[in-house]
Amino acid sequence: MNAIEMIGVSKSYGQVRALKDMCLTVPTGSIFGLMGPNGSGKTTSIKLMLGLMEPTAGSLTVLGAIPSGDGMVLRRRIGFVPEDFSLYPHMTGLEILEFNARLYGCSVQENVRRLQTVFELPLARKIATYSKGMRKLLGLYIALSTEPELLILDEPTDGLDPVVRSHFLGVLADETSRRNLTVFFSSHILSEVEKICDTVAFMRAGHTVLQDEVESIKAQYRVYTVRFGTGHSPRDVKNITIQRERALDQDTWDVEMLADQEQARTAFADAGGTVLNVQSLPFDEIFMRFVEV
Ligand SMILES: Nc1ncnc2c1ncn2[C@@H]1O[C@H](COP(=O)(O)OP(=O)(O)OP(=O)(O)O)[C@@H](O)[C@H]1O
Repeated sequence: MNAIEMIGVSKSYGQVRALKDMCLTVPTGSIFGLMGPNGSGKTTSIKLMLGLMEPTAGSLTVLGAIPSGDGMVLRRRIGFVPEDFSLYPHMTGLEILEFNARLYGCSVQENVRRLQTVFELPLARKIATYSKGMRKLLGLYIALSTEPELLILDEPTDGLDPVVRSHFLGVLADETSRRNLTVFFSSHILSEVEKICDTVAFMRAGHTVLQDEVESIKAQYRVYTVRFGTGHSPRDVKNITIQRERALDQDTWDVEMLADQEQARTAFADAGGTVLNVQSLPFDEIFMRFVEV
């Protein structure tokens, strides 16, 4: 069973169509990154997954249940770290832990030990004095302390400096590997997605334009420099989608595609082309190719 499945999901806010025929499959046990530019529909997707809103059309299941119908039961199985986490500013870190322990029946002592050693949080201080990074870490810890099956994070490292971001991601990766957990997070920070996710989806204008394993995308996306015979051009390439093409001179093109290299070479040969050079691209540039208009 997949942890999350969206099939043809649409969501409108009045006249604004935030999601349009969105499809997504999050495998159980994966660390999944949903990436897209501002306004592409990441937060809307998360709100639907949490059952905070209903889709206008399409089918959505989370941990095998329908969020808008089974919301209460489902939310106990999900840990959620919102984009903006500012909880009870006048309580100290320790008071929050005691509160959380009573709510979920977990051990305060174990919480204190882990938060001080692993998360490095000053528990005697009021939350109001915590930095953004500290509050995010506390949010992560609280979400994890309910022992969820699925952890959802909305742009978890937005606004954190690179050192704090790296600490946060390290803690997230360690905590994930200690548990049998699916992690789903939205981000527009490419480097972190590349670092910790095994699977990603790229979103543009309310729908997924690509979903695959990070390593597979990096291994398959290539820029081919191809010389075409007289009367031939990239237009003659069949069965493989060309992501971008650029004429270098009258008969030579740079052609970019996500494909098995052998299949690509065969497709070029069948189209009257000879591959002169093959180049890879950094992950952030590949992302741009899919989301830029
Ligand atoms: N409550 C709302 N009312 C009207 N339009 C909305 C509402 N919430 C979101 N939208 C619109 O829906 C679209 C998707 O927004 P959403 O917040 O899901 O995108 P996002 O990818 O999370 O963006 P960001 O990266 O900026 O957080 C945008 O065009 C946004 O303006």
